[in-house]
Amino acid sequence: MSLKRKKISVIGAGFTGSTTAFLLAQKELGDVVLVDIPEAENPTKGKALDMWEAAPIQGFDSYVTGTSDYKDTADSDLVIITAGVARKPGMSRDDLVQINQKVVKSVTKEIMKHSSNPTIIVLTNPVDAMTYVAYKESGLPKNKVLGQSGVLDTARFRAFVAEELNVSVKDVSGFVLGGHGDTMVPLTRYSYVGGIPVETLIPKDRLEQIVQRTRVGGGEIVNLLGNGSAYYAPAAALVEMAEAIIKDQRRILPAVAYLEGEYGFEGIYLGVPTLLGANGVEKIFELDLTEDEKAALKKSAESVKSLMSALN
Ligand SMILES: NC(=O)C1=CN([C@@H]2O[C@H](COP(=O)(O)OP(=O)(O)OC[C@H]3O[C@@H](n4cnc5c(N)ncnc54)[C@H](O)[C@@H]3O)[C@@H](O)[C@H]2O)C=CC1
Ligand SMILES: CC(=O)C(=O)O
Repeated sequence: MSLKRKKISVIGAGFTGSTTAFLLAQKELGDVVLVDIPEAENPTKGKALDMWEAAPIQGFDSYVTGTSDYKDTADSDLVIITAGVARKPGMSRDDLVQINQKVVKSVTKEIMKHSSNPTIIVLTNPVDAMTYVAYKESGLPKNKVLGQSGVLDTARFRAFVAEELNVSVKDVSGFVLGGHGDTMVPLTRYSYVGGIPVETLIPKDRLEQIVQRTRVGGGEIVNLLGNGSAYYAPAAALVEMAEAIIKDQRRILPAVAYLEGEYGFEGIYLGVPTLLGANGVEKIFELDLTEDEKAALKKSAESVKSLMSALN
């Protein structure tokens, strides 16, 4: 019996989009369609062909194609939106809202003309507000539209903790809540190293420095690169979420999800712990928070709300 292969469309063939497409193909999560604007059609086709030519060497059977025609995305199971502008030094994610909302709206409209029930994962920044734009434009149920921030932010925290303690990253777990901005809320109280609370392993002031580095982790890379923003870790984060959904893994991962009362917020997208499976966001977990954590999350939600109020 042969199973139908999944189809994954990646919109935006820039740094994050093309890296994501290659990782998806390497993991054989489905056939991958890489999409960019008509002016970039040849480079998009070229990148896709280059990836496909790696298939015999890497031994993957996922087919990768490049296009600017949304007809080629027809019947996608999963769509990943990376299209838009990335941060330059001195720019905040929030500066991107005006430019990127037009992009996300238009690509979502095109996607929905050709796929009736895809799951959409948004990466484009400011991701909390852009996920809301995709949700509204798509008309899909809230569980089918989500955004990526927490897997990346948590990975950064985990990497810094592993480095600090000189232990394997595999043994470090964590949770970053809130918006994908400098107000994000890394929850050290829910972070463990091999089951041992991280707060008992790293002195408070040092842990606070790690938390702060996590909060500005995106900016650290922007400053080092000089002409763009992070893409290897963001692509890896997208692929972890995609795998959870495509394979119905029922992973518990942070995602930008639509809140209707959870954590006391109504009608906004925010980073929270979720259960990711075949139906997208299958559940939102509400953690017990201290008063300080609640206040930090509220501040983060306020910053997302102020971005949302800038949407047309
Ligand atoms: N949420 C997160 O954790 C992260 C978010 N990002 C965001 O993802 C976005 C993409 O970042 P990069 O890939 O580094 O940027 P990039 O500039 O390398 O790629 C963006 C691509 O989008 C394409 N594009 C623009 N308008 C389009 C349209 N209407 N239709 C199709 N394609 C279109 C561009 O031609 C370009 O190829 C940025 O907004 C960035 O801030 C990036 C990393 C992490
Ligand atoms: C680009 C971005 O949002 C990040 O690296 O966190």
